[in-house]
Amino acid sequence: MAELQFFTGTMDSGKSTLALQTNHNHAARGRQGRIFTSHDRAGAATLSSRLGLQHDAIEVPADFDFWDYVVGALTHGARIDYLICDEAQFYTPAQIEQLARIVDELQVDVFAFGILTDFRSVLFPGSARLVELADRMNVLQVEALCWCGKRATHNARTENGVMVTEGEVIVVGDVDGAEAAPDDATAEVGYEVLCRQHHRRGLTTSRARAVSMIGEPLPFA
Ligand SMILES: Nc1ncnc2c1ncn2[C@@H]1O[C@H](COP(=O)(O)OP(=O)(O)O)[C@@H](O)[C@H]1O
Ligand SMILES: Cc1cn([C@H]2C[C@H](O)[C@@H](COP(=O)(O)O)O2)c(=O)[nH]c1=O
Repeated sequence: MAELQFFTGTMDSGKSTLALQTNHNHAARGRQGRIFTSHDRAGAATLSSRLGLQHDAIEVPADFDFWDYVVGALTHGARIDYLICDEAQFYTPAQIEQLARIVDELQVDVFAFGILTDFRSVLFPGSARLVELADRMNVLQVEALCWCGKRATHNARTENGVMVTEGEVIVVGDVDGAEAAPDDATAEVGYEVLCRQHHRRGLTTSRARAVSMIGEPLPFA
């Protein structure tokens, strides 16, 4: 039976690497797949991992129809056994429903990879639909860590190292860059993974470092 599987974890937890490994393992056994992504850091129509691997992919804009694509390909004689879907948090709920229909009615396996929540700790609509529809949900085994050493569970957006809580939901970026100098007007938006407590408190690496340098004694209880 084909399945819709959702692999999730924070940014930098190895999802794109696993997407490429999954494709490699299935292709090595002669299965025919298609690779999709949306807004990858490496540019359009590319699935890239921080380990240095990348692969051509089909870019998924908001008006892309997975059902039409797969049915069209099968009708023209192509064979499709599985789909790899990276950055699935950016897909629309309707696109996730198309993926579920492809699994159920065409018996094509779908492996979707993406983060659950945005920089405000709100579920991405595409990820929410995946949680609702997936046959299996898998949390990445490699733990990304908060600066305090706890497991990172949240994605913070930073400007000059300071966590922000307002802005566009989609801003492509990386976990590097959160260390820019506080007065660097040219610094770009960055991301940092944090544990829930430090995300709630907006305590990023550079803020924690600044606070500890002030050297104020901790208040008595
Ligand atoms: N230089 C490195 N050496 C070993 N592992 C690395 C290195 N750089 C990145 N990684 C691994 O790659 C992971 C990020 O992989 P990636 O697939 O790009 O993550 P995601 O798609 O979840 O954002 C990191 O968690 C880390 O385990
Ligand atoms: C939290 C958050 C992230 N993004 C972007 C930043 C990256 O380009 C991707 C996540 O990619 P990764 O392979 O999982 O590191 O998503 C965003 O647009 N909005 C957000 O709130």
